Amino acid sequence: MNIQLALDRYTIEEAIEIAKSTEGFIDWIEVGTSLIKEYGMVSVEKLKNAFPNKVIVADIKTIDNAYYEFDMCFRSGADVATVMGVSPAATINACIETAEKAGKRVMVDLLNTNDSQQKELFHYKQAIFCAHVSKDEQEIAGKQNIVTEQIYDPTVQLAVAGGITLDSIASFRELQPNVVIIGSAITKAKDKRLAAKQFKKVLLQWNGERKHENIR
Ligand SMILES: O=C([C@H](O)CO)[C@H](O)[C@H](O)COP(=O)(O)O
Repeated sequence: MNIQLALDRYTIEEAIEIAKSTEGFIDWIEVGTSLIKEYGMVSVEKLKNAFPNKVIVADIKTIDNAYYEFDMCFRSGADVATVMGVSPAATINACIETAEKAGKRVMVDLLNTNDSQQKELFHYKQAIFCAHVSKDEQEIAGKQNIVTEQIYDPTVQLAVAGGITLDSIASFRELQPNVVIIGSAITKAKDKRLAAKQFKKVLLQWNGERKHENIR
């Protein structure tokens, strides 16, 4: 299980600084949507240059123009790029194709997808699926990340995201996702290094509890 540190609403320099202070306890680094929108691909390039050995996720949240956007992310050093699951099938296919050509990976954001859309999407076994509760749903509607039955498909590579804290992470214990995406609970913590260390401790304990290996 990997910790993906989500870096949002910072300057590139601040983002690098935060990632450096938590480096020993995080596995993947997400160049957040806000960084990409504010600074463009330079944010992806700079994060990859600063952390060449980490998996860099460009959270571009593509919904159209997939060949162009995914190619741009991968050329800038991203190892994984994100596409919205609500996109047309043509867009998802273009993302998968572009990633395969580049030897990179796709994360499909399941935000606002229904059960039947998820069922269709889960045919893409090479993709990672992110069960995501958005900032607005958290802040405006008070929604929390809830694990649905369907998400328990053991053949699916899974990530979880959206307001995950040291208190709420326990709800994912049984699910054992491949990637746990954490933003504010680390980036806004007084002691970011300690917060990252505490999350890592939980995931290491879960790894020890695994009874059998699956593709996750
Ligand atoms: O994807 C994200 C969100 O849509 C903002 O762009 C965040 O990376 C994700 O939600 C993790 O951040 P926290 O919710 O602060 O943990």
